[in-house]
Amino acid sequence: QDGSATAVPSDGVEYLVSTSVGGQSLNLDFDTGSADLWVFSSELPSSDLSGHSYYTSSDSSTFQSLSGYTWDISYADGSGASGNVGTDTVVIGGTTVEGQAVELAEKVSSTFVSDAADGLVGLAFSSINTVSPTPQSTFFENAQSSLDSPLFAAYLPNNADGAYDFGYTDDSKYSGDITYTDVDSSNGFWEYPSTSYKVGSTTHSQSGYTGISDTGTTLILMGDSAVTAYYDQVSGSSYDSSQGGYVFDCSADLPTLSISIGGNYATIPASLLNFGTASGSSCFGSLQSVGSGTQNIYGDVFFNAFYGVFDASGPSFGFATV
Ligand SMILES: N#Cc1c(N)n[nH]c1N1CCCC1
Repeated sequence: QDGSATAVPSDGVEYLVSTSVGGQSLNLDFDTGSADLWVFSSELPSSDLSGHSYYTSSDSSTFQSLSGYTWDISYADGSGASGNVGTDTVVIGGTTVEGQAVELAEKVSSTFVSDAADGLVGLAFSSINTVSPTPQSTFFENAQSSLDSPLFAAYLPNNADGAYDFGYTDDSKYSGDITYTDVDSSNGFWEYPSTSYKVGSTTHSQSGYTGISDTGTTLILMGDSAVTAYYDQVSGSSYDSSQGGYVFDCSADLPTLSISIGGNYATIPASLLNFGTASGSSCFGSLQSVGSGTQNIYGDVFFNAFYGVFDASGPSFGFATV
């Protein structure tokens, strides 16, 4: 059934959603850029559990083990986790899935130990789920048949509580129309052509580029030509390796950045392009380099400005001004 779950901003880097797994409440990071639902579990070393809620399968009357099934995920930022697998009842807002594959962590990388999330809910396509020997469906894929519409939406306003809506779009969370574009899910992502951008009012092409809508990434990550074109318009900006990205004086006058989503521009306001203080009077840019490749990653900063609709019929991705 349809429902909405509150997404709470955490440390400015992610939004966490209180989720029930086998009746146990965990604060999970919803990630449209990956497809594994995994949780901190009692199988981890106890030293990894401090500060975290965790799942204990033996405390759940509805847990069923998937004997011999394992998972092992590595993320682009170098973090990772691995463990074994079972199924249990997962409740998010008003939406319940029985028999959801739940990936229990036996190992997590250090970044997860120090991060506030108690695990992740992957909302990309199950073609990139890491469970062996059989990839498992996501919570959304399993929930689809019980929803009025086969879609979910992300509402992630800057520094304020947001929400994930399942089965419907909530027109109190956006203004104007939702603009949709076809999604190419062949790489497992909510991916679409993104072949141009604007720095302020100046248009640049980035032929052959795509973009993905990725709530598990904090910033806007684009190719080096776009990043250079943007910061060339920010006087005094520079790449600071000690901060790990482009910085500028906090008083700098920033241009807007418009990204093309299947040919329609989404304009990120200048205020959102200053991610905040790096050190002293220098501020960190919300636009940073994706590194190599031609796949841009549009993360939470995008969703600070736009309500994002992930529609499995098509599939398609829609955005509307928050
Ligand atoms: N890197 C990375 C990444 C991404 N592109 N989407 N989600 C990610 N993570 C989720 C938890 C850690 C990293």
